[in-house]
Amino acid sequence: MLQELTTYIGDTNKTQASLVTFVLVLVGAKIILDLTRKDRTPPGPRGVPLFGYLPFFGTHPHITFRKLRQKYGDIFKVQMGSFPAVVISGKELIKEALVKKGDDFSGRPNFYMNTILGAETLSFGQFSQSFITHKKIAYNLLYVFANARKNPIEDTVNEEAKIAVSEFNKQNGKSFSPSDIIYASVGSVLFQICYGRHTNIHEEDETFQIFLKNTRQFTQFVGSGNPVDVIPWLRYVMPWKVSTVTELVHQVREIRKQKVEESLKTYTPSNARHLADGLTDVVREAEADPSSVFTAERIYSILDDIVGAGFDTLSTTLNWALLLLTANPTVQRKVHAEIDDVLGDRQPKLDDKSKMHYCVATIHEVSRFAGITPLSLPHAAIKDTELEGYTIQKGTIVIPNMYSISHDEVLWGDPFTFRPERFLDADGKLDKNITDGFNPFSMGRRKCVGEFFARMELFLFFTGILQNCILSKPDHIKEYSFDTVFGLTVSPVEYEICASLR
Ligand code: HEM
Repeated sequence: MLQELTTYIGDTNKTQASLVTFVLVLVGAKIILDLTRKDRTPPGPRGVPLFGYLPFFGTHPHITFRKLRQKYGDIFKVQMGSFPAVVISGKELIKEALVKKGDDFSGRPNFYMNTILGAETLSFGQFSQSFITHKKIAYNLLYVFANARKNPIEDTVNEEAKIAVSEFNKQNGKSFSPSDIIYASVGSVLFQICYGRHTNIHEEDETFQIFLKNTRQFTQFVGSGNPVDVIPWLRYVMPWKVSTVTELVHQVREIRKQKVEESLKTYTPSNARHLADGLTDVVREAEADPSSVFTAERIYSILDDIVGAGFDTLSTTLNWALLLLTANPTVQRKVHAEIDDVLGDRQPKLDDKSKMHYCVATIHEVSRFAGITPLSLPHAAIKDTELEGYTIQKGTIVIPNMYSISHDEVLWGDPFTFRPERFLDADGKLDKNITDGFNPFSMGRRKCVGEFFARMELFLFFTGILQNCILSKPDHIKEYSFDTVFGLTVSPVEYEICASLR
């Protein structure tokens, strides 16, 4: 018995000693691994437990990031709630990430919103082979429309610019805020491009009014930020943040479904009257192809993406244009002079763009100065990869700091001055080297699918409105403030102008 006990104790001691040795070897190995590990995490500020650096983002994160860049450099790490994120600044590094290493950084973060929108939307869907085809469908369709012989974009925007001018004129020279008028006109163009022309959409189409209201609510709600996106457990604390957005998404989709159903009643194949018809052609092709991975819902959801991504961006840019031209009468005079010279009294056409260098330079400068998408849309690393010698792990959010390009002092000299001439050469022609210097539509795999469409629309609206109006600062305003509201896009704080007919 004693013998057995001694053997047992001896065995136990041996077992314990082996265990201790095993643990020590593990700890030692871990220390050596850590010391020799090639992983390097970008530097960055510390945050607080659970929320990370989110509470310090402030009301204007791009301004906070500008300061952090001075301390930490072109790439730094910030914890966004449950997600690690890196902010990348400077033209070269952003290009490196989004273009040269585009395949690594073309994902979208797994935000909670994606579980509501569904994983297959164009703007928030994950990067994959089928995403590339999805984007091509949207691009090709927009391209066909934009280049149609009888261009529906040209006619529709010219008509809406006239309506906006007549709304301005109804103010009888008194000061007013133009933002609602611009919003309705831009919405009307998108709605008609998607679902067909309407002679008096503003007054007679009830669905259009509901569409305007729903889209505005959606933009305001999403624009005010949804913490559930980055801290998913907050959905148990703030369930309304999920239910409200789910309801708004549902409403926006219902209108699209209703309009698509209406258009199907009079649809004839290969005779697209609008984008919904064009997409029906694609749906029919996909249905006839057993290897296609595209459902009708995924194809038609392109309409939601076009409205979702095109509405707020275009109306905010035009809003900035009106403010900046009112605040800068010399620029406005030069714009008027070029319009009189090239257009006279006739309506603008897209072909005029190549002759109207000053107007186009002014639109570039509005986009640069306003920087409405200063942080683009967030990207995500789709695999473990490297940038600037730092390890970026799969799933890390990647924030392209576009503001660091639009307001780069080395690139522009005086980035906080509104000066369209910076885009012109000595002969007053657009300087392509400079226009290429900044692209507010981003770059690489996820760049804006509506860039050319947006550029057309901005040109036609801008020249159409300015051709017929003189904008001036109301007497009660001493000087305009260029303060901004950071939301889905960065917009100017509410402002007023006076407008008189030319
Ligand atoms: C002034 C107007 C506009 C600006 C400044 C703008 C800017 C942008 C930016 C910065 C992105 C994110 C790119 C990235 O993730 O790297 C984007 C994406 C997108 N834009 Fe635009 N956009 C504008 C107008 C439009 C219009 C009119 C449409 C549709 C006709 C549109 C459709 C889209 C879509 C579908 C995406 C998502 C692309 C993707 O995830 O791959 N945008 N846009």
